[in-house]
Amino acid sequence: MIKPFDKSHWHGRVDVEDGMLGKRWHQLVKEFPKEHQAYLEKSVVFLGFASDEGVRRNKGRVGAAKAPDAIRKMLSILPQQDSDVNALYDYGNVVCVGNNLEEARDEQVQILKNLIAKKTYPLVLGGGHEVAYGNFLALSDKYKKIGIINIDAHFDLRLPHPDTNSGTGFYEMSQFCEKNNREFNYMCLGVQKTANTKAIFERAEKLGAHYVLADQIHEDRRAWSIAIDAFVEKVDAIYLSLDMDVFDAAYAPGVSAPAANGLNAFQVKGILKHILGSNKVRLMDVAEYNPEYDIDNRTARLAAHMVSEMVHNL
Ligand SMILES: N=CN[C@@H](CCC(=O)O)C(=O)O
Ligand SMILES: [Mn+2]
Ligand SMILES: [Mn+2]
Repeated sequence: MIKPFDKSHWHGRVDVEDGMLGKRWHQLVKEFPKEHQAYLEKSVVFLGFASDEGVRRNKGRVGAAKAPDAIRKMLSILPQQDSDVNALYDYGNVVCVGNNLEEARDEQVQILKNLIAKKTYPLVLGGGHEVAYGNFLALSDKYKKIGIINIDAHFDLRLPHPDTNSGTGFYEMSQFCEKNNREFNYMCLGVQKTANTKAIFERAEKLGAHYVLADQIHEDRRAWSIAIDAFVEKVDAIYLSLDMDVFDAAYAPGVSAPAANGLNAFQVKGILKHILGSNKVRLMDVAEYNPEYDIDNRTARLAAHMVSEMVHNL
């Protein structure tokens, strides 16, 4: 089900005394013009994916369905910054009704294909990480050689057993690539040894996944920058996914599956900036924020901060 743009999610303080220089995102973000026929180049379009059905199926803590609107609330109050982006639009939410994740995904893919055709940059606000597979499918319609970069404590390479869920998305992408005779170019950054079983590590090896452990990122900045450069060079477009559980649970308590020893905001911003510097990123998402477990909107603020980094480094 599509829940259209709702202006009430974009509100906050207004600093009239500062005129144009006092503007915040809630004064900038506009409803996506669905009837507009021409390209909307260099504009960012937010699409919410209000689902935690994938998390439920993955035996996790539900609540992420409320994340898109909670992130919008924190984005609303961000001050305007200088940017190369022409416009910020909000499409509204795809809502997963009941357990009908597959139907929601179909809607997600159709909308995103259209946004990509209009040359916009979709930025999808999850939802559980079941948001990932639909994002990839939409992008794979236009680009053949996609680099998939997932910043996540988990590989999300689980077998759908029996169904698609929040932990299977990147495995499903590998199967899609195999069926369609495409390379599976997958890189996972921030992986925790304590958050993935041996079975998953083995599968990652078998599928040729590139990965950098959170420990390696803590130890040495160059561990990831060299790996990213080599990875990015061989692809035409990048799908960039940020799972909020890559952050340490102290910074991001509001996630479905918190991780210890996670990254901090500065580390993740450095990684985002580096990837976006390739100019190959075509679609992004933020997944797994779960307002039910947040403390004083700490995780929502962090998610909004990361969205701002994504937008301003495009
Ligand atoms: N999105 C992925 N989530 C993790 C959840 C792990 C957990 O619940 O402990 C995964 O499947 O590996
Ligand atoms: Mn994940
Ligand atoms: Mn994760």
